[in-house]
Amino acid sequence: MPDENSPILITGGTGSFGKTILLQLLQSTDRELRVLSRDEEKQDALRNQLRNPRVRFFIGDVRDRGSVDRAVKGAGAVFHAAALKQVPSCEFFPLEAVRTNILGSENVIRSSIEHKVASLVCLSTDKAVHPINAMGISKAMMEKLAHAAAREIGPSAPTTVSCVRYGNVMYSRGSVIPLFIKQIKAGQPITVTEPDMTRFLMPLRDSVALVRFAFTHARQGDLFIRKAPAATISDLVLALKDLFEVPDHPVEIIGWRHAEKLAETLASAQELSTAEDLGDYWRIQLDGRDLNYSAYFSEGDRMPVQEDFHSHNAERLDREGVKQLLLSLEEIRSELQTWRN
Ligand SMILES: O=c1ccn([C@@H]2O[C@H](COP(=O)(O)OP(=O)(O)O[C@H]3O[C@H](CO)[C@H](O)[C@H](O)[C@H]3O)[C@@H](O)[C@H]2O)c(=O)[nH]1
Repeated sequence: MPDENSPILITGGTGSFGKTILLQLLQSTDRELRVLSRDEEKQDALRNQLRNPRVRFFIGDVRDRGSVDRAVKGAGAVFHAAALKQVPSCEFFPLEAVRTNILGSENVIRSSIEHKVASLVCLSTDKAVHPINAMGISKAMMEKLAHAAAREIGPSAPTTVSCVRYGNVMYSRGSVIPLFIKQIKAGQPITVTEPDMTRFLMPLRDSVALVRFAFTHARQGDLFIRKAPAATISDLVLALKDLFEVPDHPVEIIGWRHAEKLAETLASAQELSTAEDLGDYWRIQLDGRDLNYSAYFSEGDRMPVQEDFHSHNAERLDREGVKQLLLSLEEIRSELQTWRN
């Protein structure tokens, strides 16, 4: 059975999240670190960047159980970050989201349980709450698979299965902040879908901290949510225009994309009614009841009704607040430096 010095596996380890947690873990532990991902070019780039024998690379795909097993075998912890995460692409190819985010996640969950991995943390998104797009639906199903497995193996199993859920990661690959910066730099209009749309804004460092918190504190089937502030797209644009000192840069309203929401929800009212408030985080415990609900209906309490926690009622960052948060990111500071020179 793996012990606490056993390797740590990161699925999707060459992505923005994977790389950041990998670099942190290289500093903070002596454990072997494993990366499972599909793209040999990205792995090669990371291998050359790190040149560290403590990092082992596995080419494979979470869709393929054999390749998952090879990477999981002997590991003591697994961070499951591999996913199709772009809303538009999942919308056009929903079966691909099923294959990677649902069936692939089931492979990672089952393999971790069979190989007695001590802690498995699955990364989810706010789009999994009241989902309306294929990406969110597939992530909601991943959460369901994790919960079902946790319920099945019970609290004393060698493996603890947990999930974390967070909102938009600022400056992540393919997201709107790098796009807006590219448009400013190229002198092209900033393309805004809907100025009043709100999103939770989270620096990558906070999402990594959340995963590490879950790794240390999870009980069987827990879901952890990081409380985060939100902003409108219009304030995000104004903040970027201020920072890049382009007050008159043109903005073009392009309209909503496929299957977008005006606001995102990080925690539903039902979840909040049983949540444990841990300061920066909420812990949503597994609903451990079995399929026989009769005892609950005759003996259980009525759920207190609360509001969802969504990006319209969360702490709202104004233009100045967004600016300060943007400035706290090294990537933004370096973008500004090159822009000014
Ligand atoms: O040209 C554009 C593109 C996007 N937006 C808006 O900017 C916001 C953020 O868009 P992103 O594409 O950056 O992010 P999404 O909210 O669509 O989804 C993102 O956040 C998710 C978490 O909620 C997942 O991480 C997902 O992978 C990632 O794409 C949205 O309101 C969107 O409508 C624009 O105004 N103009």
